[in-house]
Amino acid sequence: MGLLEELETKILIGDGAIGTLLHLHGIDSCFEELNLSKPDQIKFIHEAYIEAGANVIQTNTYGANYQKLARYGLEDSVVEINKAAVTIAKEAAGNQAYVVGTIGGIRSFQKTTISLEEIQRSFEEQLTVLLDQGVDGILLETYYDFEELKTVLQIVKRETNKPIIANVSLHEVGVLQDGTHLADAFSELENLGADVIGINCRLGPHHMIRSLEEVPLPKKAYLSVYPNASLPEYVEGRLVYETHEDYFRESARLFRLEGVRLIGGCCGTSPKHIKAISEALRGLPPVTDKSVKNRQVEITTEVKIPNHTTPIHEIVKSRRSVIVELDPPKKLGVQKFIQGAKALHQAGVDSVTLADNSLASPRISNLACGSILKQQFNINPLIHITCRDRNLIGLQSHLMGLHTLGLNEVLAVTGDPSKIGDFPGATSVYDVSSFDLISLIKQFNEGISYSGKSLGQKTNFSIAAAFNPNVRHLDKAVKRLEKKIDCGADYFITQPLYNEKQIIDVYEHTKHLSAPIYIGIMPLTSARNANFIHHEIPGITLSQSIRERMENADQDPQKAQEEGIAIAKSLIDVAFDLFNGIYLITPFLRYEMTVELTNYIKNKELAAIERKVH
Ligand SMILES: Cc1cc2nc3c(=O)[nH]c(=O)nc-3n(C[C@H](O)[C@H](O)[C@H](O)COP(=O)(O)OP(=O)(O)OC[C@H]3O[C@@H](n4cnc5c(N)ncnc54)[C@H](O)[C@@H]3O)c2cc1C
Ligand code: MET
Ligand SMILES: [Zn+2]
Repeated sequence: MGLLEELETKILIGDGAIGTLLHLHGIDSCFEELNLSKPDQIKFIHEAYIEAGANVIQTNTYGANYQKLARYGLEDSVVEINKAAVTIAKEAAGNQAYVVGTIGGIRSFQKTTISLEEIQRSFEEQLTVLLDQGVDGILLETYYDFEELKTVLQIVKRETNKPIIANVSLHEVGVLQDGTHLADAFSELENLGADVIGINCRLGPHHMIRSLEEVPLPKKAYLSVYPNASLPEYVEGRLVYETHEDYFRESARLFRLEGVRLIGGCCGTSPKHIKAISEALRGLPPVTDKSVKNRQVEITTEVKIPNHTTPIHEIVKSRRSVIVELDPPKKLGVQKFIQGAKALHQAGVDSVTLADNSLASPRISNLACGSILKQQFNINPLIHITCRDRNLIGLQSHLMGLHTLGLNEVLAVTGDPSKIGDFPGATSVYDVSSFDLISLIKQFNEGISYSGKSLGQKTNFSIAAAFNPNVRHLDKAVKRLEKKIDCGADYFITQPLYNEKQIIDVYEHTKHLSAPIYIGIMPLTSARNANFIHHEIPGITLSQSIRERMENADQDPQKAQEEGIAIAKSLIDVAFDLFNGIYLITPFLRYEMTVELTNYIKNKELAAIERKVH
């Protein structure tokens, strides 16, 4: 009888973790290589699982593919390692257990650059060896990326008629990483021809049972589960799992009631867990009927934020607009910062923008500063958000906090690299790129979290994105803008420009874009400041004449400041005729400079209106 025929009438028991047991024996190297160097140890593990009651064991090949073996310099040993794995498992199994060749997911839960083509190549190589060696079926396990699982499943289907077990790994209860509901994922896998469909790893029995409650019995396929022993804990730099085997006895009965027919274990499990499952289910037939819980549908509401002002992108589409960057201080104390913000507000700026630890150096949190401006002074802050300082948990928490405080203006940027700041050794997170961050915020505006879960409310973020025109090929930068618009960017803010011709170039290259642009202008403060920008800020070149003007004024700081303002004004004159938006950057909290430039723009605007009237 074959594996699938047995499943027609029986519940079968899978094995548990191999990796965990090897870890417990102090092995830190490549687990799959042991098929060659320590075959007896692997065989011993298989035998322990069979003795515990497993009817289906997996080869020690979870990571035995080109991509994963390459991490150990073993990419040329794919054939050898997989061949040995099947031989060992078959010897251990004799005629007591089925041997399934396991192939683990490559993409995991992190965003990765590994393309589907590379994955296919690596997968096909491993699959061919496992099939040639005569495994009884193929186990696809630990697939967080549903697209990857569907791709490899189709390859197996094309290559063999042997049973295929396809296990996804959940993001959270009942939901995959891309937001797909488990029941929908299962029906897709069934339609693609998987014979057994299930879940493995990441969660313990509790969350897996809850996930299965919303899943009907499949029409043709059978259900499988390979839960972790528990949720893990971090101990001395390692993930450690609880080992209450008795808990698996009770869980096994509940899994059966959800219709599961193949039950094994994943990370943290051992032969003791498998023994508990097998004893609990001995002699019990599979269930053929179950009641399915309704999916929880959460209501997402629109919220009216009190004092809600017109979003910046709407303002700049309809009229001229000035926004000014005034960065939170690098030292404690916000008095001067608040004075500056108030002065800019009085001058009539549409928003004061607050950098997120610009130049990768710590500043007072822009959420704290922005909240003070908004709540105490009714000033509209625009909060920069980098991908550098917060992981996916922190970013989403931050966005929910901003929404709760009514801070709806945000700028999504990658963030300057830590290397350039005060703590060059600090980790740069980059869980997401600036594109992903823009999409994430857009999704928040639909009331949906990164994982596709309802947030209960929709946010109202107006999303700015960064535009760096200080590059050799402006065309390429404009392509990035187009992609950012596709992701959901409402408008752009540029890095500072110091050259009139460049402003015209930017206009010519971007006039087709649907999103408005704020042109960045930052007054120079001294010859030293000009030289630093010219020589050390990548991509920015100051003309000879600008540097000379700053040199000539440098004996007197006041004069240098005036010269810096004069240069900025001539840049504004060019930008004013081409763009609605001007973004002034306050150097070193010298807000009197940006106040003066704001007044200059406002006066120009008045003069222009008067000219129109007459
Ligand atoms: C208006 C404005 C405000 C800013 N505010 C801040 C701030 O508050 N805090 C701060 O730290 N920095 C800030 N910056 C700096 C900004 O984060 C960096 O200068 C960044 O390089 C450009 O902005 P971005 O995030 O949109 O770039 P992106 O369009 O995301 O590109 C960043 C650069 O990195 C490259 N890149 C991006 N992703 C990848 C990848 N996955 N692999 C390889 N290359 C990649 C791109 O090719 C590009 O050269 C700001 C910049 C601007 C223009
Ligand atoms: C990392 S999840 C997959 C684990 C694999 N089945 C093992 O036994 O090690
Ligand atoms: Zn696992």
